[in-house]
Amino acid sequence: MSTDGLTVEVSHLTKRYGEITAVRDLSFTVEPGVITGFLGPNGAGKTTTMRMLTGLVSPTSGTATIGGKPYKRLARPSGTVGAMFDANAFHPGHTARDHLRVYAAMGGHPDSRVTELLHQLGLAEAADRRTRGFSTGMRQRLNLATALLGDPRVLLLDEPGNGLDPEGMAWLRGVLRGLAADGRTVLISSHVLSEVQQLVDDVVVIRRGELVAAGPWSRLAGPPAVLVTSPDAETLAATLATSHANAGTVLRVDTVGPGLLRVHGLDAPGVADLAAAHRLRVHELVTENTSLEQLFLDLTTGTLTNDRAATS
Ligand SMILES: Nc1ncnc2c1ncn2[C@@H]1O[C@H](COP(=O)(O)OP(=O)(O)OP(=O)(O)O)[C@@H](O)[C@H]1O
Repeated sequence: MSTDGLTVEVSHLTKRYGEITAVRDLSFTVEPGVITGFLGPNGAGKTTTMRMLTGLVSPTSGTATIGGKPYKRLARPSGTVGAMFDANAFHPGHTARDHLRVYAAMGGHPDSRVTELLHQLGLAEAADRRTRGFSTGMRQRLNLATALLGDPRVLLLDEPGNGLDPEGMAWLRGVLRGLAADGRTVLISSHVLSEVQQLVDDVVVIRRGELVAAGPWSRLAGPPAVLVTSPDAETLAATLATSHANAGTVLRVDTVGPGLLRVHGLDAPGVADLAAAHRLRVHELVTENTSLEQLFLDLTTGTLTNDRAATS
């Protein structure tokens, strides 16, 4: 891993458009060497924040810095930060190669980089086709290639997974993993949690321009719980407790209602196997959302109350 990782820092950032406060007193950091998901429902303020990080929008107050400096004060902005905003911002008559050449010239990057990226991002065969016929997946690849022209240490990608099929997502995961493993700082926004959950190490969640949660995915997501419906619930609870006490593992069983248990610390197959071994009846097993999934569901359905919100 390279040692020249750059931290992205947003500190007390606010952006107002007249009556609308798009971003409100927002603070978080994005570390190098990992992929950070920037999550929030539509209109939460993700794009506005990323635009402030790239100097495209001026903050009303607060700061947005890259390696300690605002974008406009970086010595080589396009060689330090690669950003991608709109997957459709191509001249329809340009080929992929034309498009990259224009941006390479603007950023002062060599033409050889264009050929290199066309290969690296799987666009070599489509290089001389006009972008008007490009699929969403090809557009996302071309956008990422554009962001990578200056071989930047920091990548700010707005909805890079938007419109990708599972194969495209797997490809994106591989590319971003490689970039992060090389010590780069990778921030990707999304309004769909499930889209990025296999992709990100850390998350920053915002709603209505404000921070809701931030930290490593593993800590925020928490282990899933299993909801068990059983006419033998009482015996099953006691059996689960005894067997795990004997095995020395941590397990918690809560009685939710008559015939209904919530088990923490054992997955659904584990509960089913144990019940079968003791000839106890199980009518239903449901793996519950992780706390992050539940939090995001509450955010998008607007049922979040302040005391449910957790920030680190
Ligand atoms: N130039 C602008 N003028 C006025 N209001 C704006 C402007 N840009 C953004 N907004 C408003 O600021 C809020 C945040 O928008 P933003 O695009 O940053 O959200 P987002 O999280 O990126 O949403 P999405 O997932 O839909 O892209 C929205 O209410 C939006 O309408």
